[in-house]
Amino acid sequence: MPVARGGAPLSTLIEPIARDLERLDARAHDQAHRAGRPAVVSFTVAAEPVDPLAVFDGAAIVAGERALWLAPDEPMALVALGAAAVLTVEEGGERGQAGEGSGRGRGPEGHSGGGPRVPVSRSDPLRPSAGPPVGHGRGDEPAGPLAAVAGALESAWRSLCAGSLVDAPHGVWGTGPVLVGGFAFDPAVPPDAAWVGFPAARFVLPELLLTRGPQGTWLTFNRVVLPGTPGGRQGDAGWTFPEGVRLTVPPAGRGPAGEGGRRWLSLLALAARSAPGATAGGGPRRRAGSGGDGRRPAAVPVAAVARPDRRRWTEAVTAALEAIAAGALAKVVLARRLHVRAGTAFDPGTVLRRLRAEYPECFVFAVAGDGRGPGGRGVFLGASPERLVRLREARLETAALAGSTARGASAAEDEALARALLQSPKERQEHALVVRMLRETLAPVCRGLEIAPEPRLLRLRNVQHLHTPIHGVVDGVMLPQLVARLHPTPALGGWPRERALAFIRRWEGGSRGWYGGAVGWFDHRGDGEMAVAIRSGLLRGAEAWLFAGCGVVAGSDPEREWRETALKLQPLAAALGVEPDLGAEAGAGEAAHGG
Ligand SMILES: C=C(O[C@H]1C=CC=C(C(=O)O)[C@@H]1O)C(=O)O
Repeated sequence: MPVARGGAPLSTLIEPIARDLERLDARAHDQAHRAGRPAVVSFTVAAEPVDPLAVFDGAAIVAGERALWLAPDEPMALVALGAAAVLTVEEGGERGQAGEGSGRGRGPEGHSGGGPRVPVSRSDPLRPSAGPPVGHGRGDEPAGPLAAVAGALESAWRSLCAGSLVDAPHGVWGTGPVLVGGFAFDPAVPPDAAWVGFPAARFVLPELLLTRGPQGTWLTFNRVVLPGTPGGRQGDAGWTFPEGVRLTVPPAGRGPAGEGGRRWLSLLALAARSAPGATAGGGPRRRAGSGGDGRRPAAVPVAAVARPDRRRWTEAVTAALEAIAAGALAKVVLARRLHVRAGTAFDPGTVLRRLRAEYPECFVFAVAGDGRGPGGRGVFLGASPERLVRLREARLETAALAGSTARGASAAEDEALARALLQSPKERQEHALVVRMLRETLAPVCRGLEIAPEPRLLRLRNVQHLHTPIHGVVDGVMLPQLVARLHPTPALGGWPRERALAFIRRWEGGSRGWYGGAVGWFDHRGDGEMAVAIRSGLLRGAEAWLFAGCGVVAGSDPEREWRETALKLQPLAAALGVEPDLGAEAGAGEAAHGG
């Protein structure tokens, strides 16, 4: 495998890269015209190390289109800058119509944002008495809510990559044509105004992708050429795949190639100077307890509104317990959100630095929306401990993560809490349902499925979870197909899946948007990694929406579950520097704010 430690200084790359981009652009134009369909151009070079977070920060000035991915298990970081192209699946069914009526319009770059819609599955309203009793998984659960969306996306990506010119080192994880983005939790639920710009699926092929990993630092330059579109045309150009997936090519992504390359290389050179020798994976790790930027975040006074409020939460958990007692459900994960308004705009870069410093075991991610919506381009970010799926050269990795307790103030208390978690029948059942679903879902497509016989502990700074790693081998499958199969696991939806989703739609009120969906990346071979987008929130200027949920099973108690969600809201609240009373917000003024 190639290793690019200490690759070329960025300043020396600018001219050769600009020349290569122009040469490849010319070839891609030929190819696109001959084939009558879009062509991807992608080439990768080794570069000197640069701090991914400094680059992510700097990108805000150059272009709003940016994303960050910091993986926990190896020093792997991706920063996606600009958009060579964007693949969008707008919502289908009722969600799409609601979107049109909720203020969606022409964005600043003149695109309608509409596009064809992919139908999504939507179940009947929950009827507790309908269907067989739960508890006997038959492995024939209907397709998950992302099946149509992920299927369409994968098929469009395959067809786009079929016309690609790729010059990337073989075997370097996260280089070459890589899409970065995410999926909504449930495309059947109409999105709230806050989620405008975050459709059912949105993935960006960055103009420039920075990859840092054990094999060094790499820069991948991407272009998409459409047949019959000369470079330099004003406004977005588009292409619609037969599956209903929209490909948008912004002017910057297809303009004179040298210009795009120079723009980003200057930014990287600046970032390299501002943070020399920074570690891979998001910059230097600071002492635990610091803000990650060397300071403890100062608490900002905020107006906080919880939704559902405490009374409605208790009603929802009680209804869930009744459905469980009636045999209609075995488990449902209920979530709540906290809407905070600060005096000044939140800075995503600072928040991410803090999350990385405090939660090194987590996937730290940030994905910008499409630029529409209130308060400018939203950024969805978080620090998730939960891998949905990773696929690398046919090897699949996933994990069951469910069952939670707090960390103790002393080592003895911590151990006592951990023991109680491992021995709690309720927590073990909550966890076992996730393991069972993953086994049943993967067994038909996976060889050599290995599932740890007993859960272990995954300890984060503020919370500890039950965790069961799962491995196997799958052939001929791309990552989106696996997302469609696995999402949502009973760690975010429930069991049986369709009934749990119907319960969530009916009781939660409001849309989860991308919370609990899947965020991450995948390449032209279909390899990549997605995290379950929990411990996350949406930032728009001085407003933020924070989300957290918890599994309800027989034996759950509304009050304890409320406190558990408070624990799960805490990491992002602290990183934002806000200190609402997470356990006690009463929801006053909810109607006035619209939460
Ligand atoms: C739904 C969330 O967490 C899930 C993941 C780990 C443990 C969970 C639990 O113990 O309830 C949840 O299933 C969340 O953090 O919003």
